Amino acid sequence: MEKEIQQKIQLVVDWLRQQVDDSGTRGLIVGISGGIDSAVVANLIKKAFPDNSLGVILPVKSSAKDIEDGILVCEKCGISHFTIDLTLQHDELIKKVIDELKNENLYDEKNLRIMDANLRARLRMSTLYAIANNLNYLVVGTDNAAEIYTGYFTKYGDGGVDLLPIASLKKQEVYEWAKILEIPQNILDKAPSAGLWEGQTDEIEMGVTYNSIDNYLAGKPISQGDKSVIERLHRISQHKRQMPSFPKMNI
Ligand SMILES: Nc1ncnc2c1ncn2[C@@H]1O[C@H](COP(=O)(O)OP(=O)(O)OC[C@H]2O[C@@H]([n+]3cccc(C(=O)O)c3)[C@H](O)[C@@H]2O)[C@@H](O)[C@H]1O
Ligand SMILES: Nc1ncnc2c1ncn2[C@@H]1O[C@H](COP(=O)(O)OP(=O)(O)OP(=O)(O)O)[C@@H](O)[C@H]1O
Ligand SMILES: [Mg+2]
Repeated sequence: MEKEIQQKIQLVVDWLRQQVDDSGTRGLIVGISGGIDSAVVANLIKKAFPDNSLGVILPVKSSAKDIEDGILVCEKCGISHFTIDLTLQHDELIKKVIDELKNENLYDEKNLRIMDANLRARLRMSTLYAIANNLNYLVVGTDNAAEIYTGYFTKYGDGGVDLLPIASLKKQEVYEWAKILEIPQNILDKAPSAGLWEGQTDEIEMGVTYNSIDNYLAGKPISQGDKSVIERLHRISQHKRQMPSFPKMNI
């Protein structure tokens, strides 16, 4: 099992090198949250490009623990890293948007939380691309198979990336790779969270466990209730997995 995973890791590392070569870029960048998905990706890009890989910690009102864990992940695998705190920029932009919507009598308070959350993810994406443009790097995403299938990501936020090296891995496989990559145990022990609001966890928000999604993706039996939840999430997020629609015209 361990040997098999090592071989798969090597395949992905080679694939990353090939993608950079083919694109005429010089290296790879990833956002580091202190969670397991970005920890695995940080290790993969560091293996692919020991001198041309970068982890960026981008707090937006993030907990001190998550920031500390992000730094720990980077130090453990030796990847170059720095922190850019986006809290002020996020708060200023959201205030401007809310003020203007209020001025126009358009503001809907009940959508504040999701608007605030997705703006965090999109500010991170913009920041990573600004750095990538400057360094001539590709932006690497961290979405796994369960997140992609259910659409559990922000469109053009954490979903706005150039490469998805762990997109074929079920969440359980992400844990298996993390162990082989010797990612610190406390990162493995944390409940998966987008960290977009206080107390948020992926499984509570999705209404289904990663275990169930993994089983569904593997074609194993799961409860009818879980199946309905997963299929609904997949259906309503179809637009996130494709290019924007456009009218077909002969011009
Ligand atoms: N049918 C359709 N065709 C084309 N576009 C459609 C559409 N329906 C909505 N849209 C567009 O998509 C937007 C909604 O999508 P989006 O903006 O992504 O927003 P939405 O899917 O509502 O929210 C993102 C979800 O991903 C979660 N998330 C985000 C970031 C990271 C993580 C994590 O695991 O770390 C999780 C977050 O907690 C939340 O549950 C709409 O505002 C609209 O612009
Ligand atoms: N504070 C942050 N700084 C930099 N990047 C972030 C931050 N928060 C989220 N991201 C980026 O968004 C991605 C999506 O977050 P997600 O929560 O799905 O992954 P994770 O935190 O790495 O893993 P998990 O939460 O499942 O343990 C992260 O992997 C990371 O690349
Ligand atoms: Mg997370």
